[in-house]
Amino acid sequence: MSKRNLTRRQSWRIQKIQDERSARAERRAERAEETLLGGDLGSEQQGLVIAHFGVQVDVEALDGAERGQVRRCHRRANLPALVTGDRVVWRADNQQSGVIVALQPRRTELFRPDHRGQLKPVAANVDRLVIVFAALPQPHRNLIDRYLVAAEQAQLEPLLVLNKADLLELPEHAEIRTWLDDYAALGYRTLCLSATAGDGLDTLRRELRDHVNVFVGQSGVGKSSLINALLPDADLRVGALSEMTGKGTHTTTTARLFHFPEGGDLIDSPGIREFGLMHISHEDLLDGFIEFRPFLGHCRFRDCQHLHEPGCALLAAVASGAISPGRMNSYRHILASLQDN
Ligand SMILES: Nc1nc2c(ncn2[C@@H]2O[C@H](COP(=O)(O)OP(=O)(O)OP(=O)(O)O)[C@@H](O)[C@H]2O)c(=O)[nH]1
Ligand SMILES: [Zn+2]
Repeated sequence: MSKRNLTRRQSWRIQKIQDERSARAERRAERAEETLLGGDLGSEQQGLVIAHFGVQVDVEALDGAERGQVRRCHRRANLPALVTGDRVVWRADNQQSGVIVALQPRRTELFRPDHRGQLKPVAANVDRLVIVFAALPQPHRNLIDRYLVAAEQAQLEPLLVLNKADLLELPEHAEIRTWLDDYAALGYRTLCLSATAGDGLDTLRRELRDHVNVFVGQSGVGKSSLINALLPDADLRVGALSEMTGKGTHTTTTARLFHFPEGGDLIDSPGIREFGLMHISHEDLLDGFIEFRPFLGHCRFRDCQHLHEPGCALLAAVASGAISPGRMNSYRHILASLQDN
């Protein structure tokens, strides 16, 4: 036999020696890193990633004497890539920066395709998707429903915000308010307000408290107007965004975390605002229409597309009024768009 057969015990010993070697190498690398960073590091502290710039991230101290202050940090090489919203353990150095030594488990992750179409996390621990729409620009139910599907998929609680309430007084826009009622009837949180007139902003502030929020919606619905009204230090926000623009390639994906004065956080970037518009599977699409769920699996044909098949449980539910024709149309519209690409 040319190949040496190792006994289990021998392989175990070899593995153990290798493990010890790599652990020693890791400790050496850490010590070298600490020396490089200017000697002793402070004790371990909890932190929140509020922005990232390639290999560096801005970490806000969540405890200790520096609570609320921000340091630019490097991460240990053995850690995965970090995203805005990540909870981390970090140690300060004596040069106004620090090292991230651990990543806490993420409660949720928001993904976006990178330039090669690979899904990459862009934000962590978001739990609220604020879907903004308005009478103008003309809203599309299938777009709102698409965001709802994305929210279900990412396990974010959606909040439907109908902005520009002032325009609803015009008879041609009156019908839009009934959409909110439809969504409320499905069990979704809804809110009608006006960013410019200020109506309903206090309710919105209360809704955002205790959550990490992301705003999405068609261009022109008033996302920036709302965010500026909620973050009174608008200069700081505009400044932060233009700073990113200066950084070139990461402009569209670098997300920032902001604290609302009344509590709650916002994660925002041009890329984050597009969350929910990426490809979804047929299964996720169906599952994202929450009122469809009781009927799924009850069609005559296992591969039913719920379009015009005989014995379709969803079509029967539309006929009986359990599913609204508007939502069924949305489903069809989104399904067709999935099959087109
Ligand atoms: N009538 C009315 N107009 C509003 C209201 N809120 C915002 N607008 C106007 O709507 C327009 C678009 O608002 P933005 O805040 O830029 O919209 P946006 O969603 O951030 O758009 P993008 O930045 O393109 O994504 C602006 O002219 C606002 O002044 C509102 O409550 N009522
Ligand atoms: Zn069916």
